[in-house]
Amino acid sequence: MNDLTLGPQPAPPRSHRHSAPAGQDGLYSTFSREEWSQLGKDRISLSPEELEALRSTAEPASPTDIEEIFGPLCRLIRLHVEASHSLSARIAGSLLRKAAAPKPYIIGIAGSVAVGKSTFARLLQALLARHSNAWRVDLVATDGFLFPTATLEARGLMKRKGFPESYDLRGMVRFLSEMKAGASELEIPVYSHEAYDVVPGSFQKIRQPDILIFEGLNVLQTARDARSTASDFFDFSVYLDAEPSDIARWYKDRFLLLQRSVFQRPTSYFHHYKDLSPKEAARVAAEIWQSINLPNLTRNILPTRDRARVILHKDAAHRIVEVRLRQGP
Ligand SMILES: Nc1ncnc2c1ncn2[C@@H]1O[C@H](COP(=O)(O)OP(=O)(O)O)[C@@H](O)[C@H]1O
Ligand SMILES: CC(C)(COP(=O)(O)O)[C@@H](O)C(=O)NCCC(=O)O
Repeated sequence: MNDLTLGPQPAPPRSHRHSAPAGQDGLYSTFSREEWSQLGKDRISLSPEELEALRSTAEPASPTDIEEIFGPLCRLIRLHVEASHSLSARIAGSLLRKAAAPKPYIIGIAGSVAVGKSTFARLLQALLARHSNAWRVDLVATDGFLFPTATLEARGLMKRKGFPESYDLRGMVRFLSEMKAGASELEIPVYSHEAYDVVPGSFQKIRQPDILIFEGLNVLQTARDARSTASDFFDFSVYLDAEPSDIARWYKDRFLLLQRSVFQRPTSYFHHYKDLSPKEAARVAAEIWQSINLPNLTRNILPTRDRARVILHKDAAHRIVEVRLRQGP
């Protein structure tokens, strides 16, 4: 198997697949890691120096993931970007008879809290920028669109952080629509995990990148009453998937690490946890996971999985072991 345009193949049943609508699996081609790594001719081979440089951006992703998973994925994305540019240029030239306006190609990255979205998105950003004709690739996380803590508290939403109602969805869609309309510069709010809040007066500036990676729990969600939704503006999307029990463990491990480091600072929202024993910290992490992040995954995030163009499934050690690719233009 060495062609990214393979026709649809029915996927075998899998225990971790959650109630996909009947026939939906027929839209996807399923590749084992081994099969996926053989696709295309663009295996990314990095020198030790290049690996070291990437490590600071995308620690703790493994070099074999870069070569075997990101090689074919970046090639697939490049094919899509080039086709999109060429279509826009042809429509502009031969139909509208004016030059095509620059518009970013937008890639959505979805998945649970702690599944590894930020790590994955940083690595994809670095690899696309490095391997793709010097394209400028920007990365935006949706946490900047969370309502400030004062608003969440006033609305009784502090225990529903990450749920759809905790985000300024209108602001998020407005940003994406203005990006796609070719805005030359946009500013979006910045979120601090340390302060557990949006930072007043701090903004990320986005200046017409060639590719915009838009990463967050909610990027594939649809809202019942909204005229448009984030994914209306996506050209490509990826869902990072793993067993909920594995993600719970990654959440706990990250919490324990933060408890020993960031929570020790008086500026941390969780500073009151600074003296917890590892056992107590693990109990707090499990409580937050069970009461907030797991219900959010089950109710709001997992149901969006089959809207993604590519679904990447990780094993218990963060290794991507299966790739599902949705067919179609
Ligand atoms: N490829 C990977 N290999 C090993 N650990 C990883 C990998 N990707 C993420 N992690 C770890 O898993 C945890 C969650 O990752 P993160 O990117 O912060 O997730 P998210 O943005 O989805 O909340 C972090 O502790 C991170 O270091
Ligand atoms: C800010 C978040 C909603 C976003 O998560 P991320 O995009 O980093 O996966 C999440 O980190 C969060 O704060 N969840 C609420 C419960 C908790 O403290 O984990």
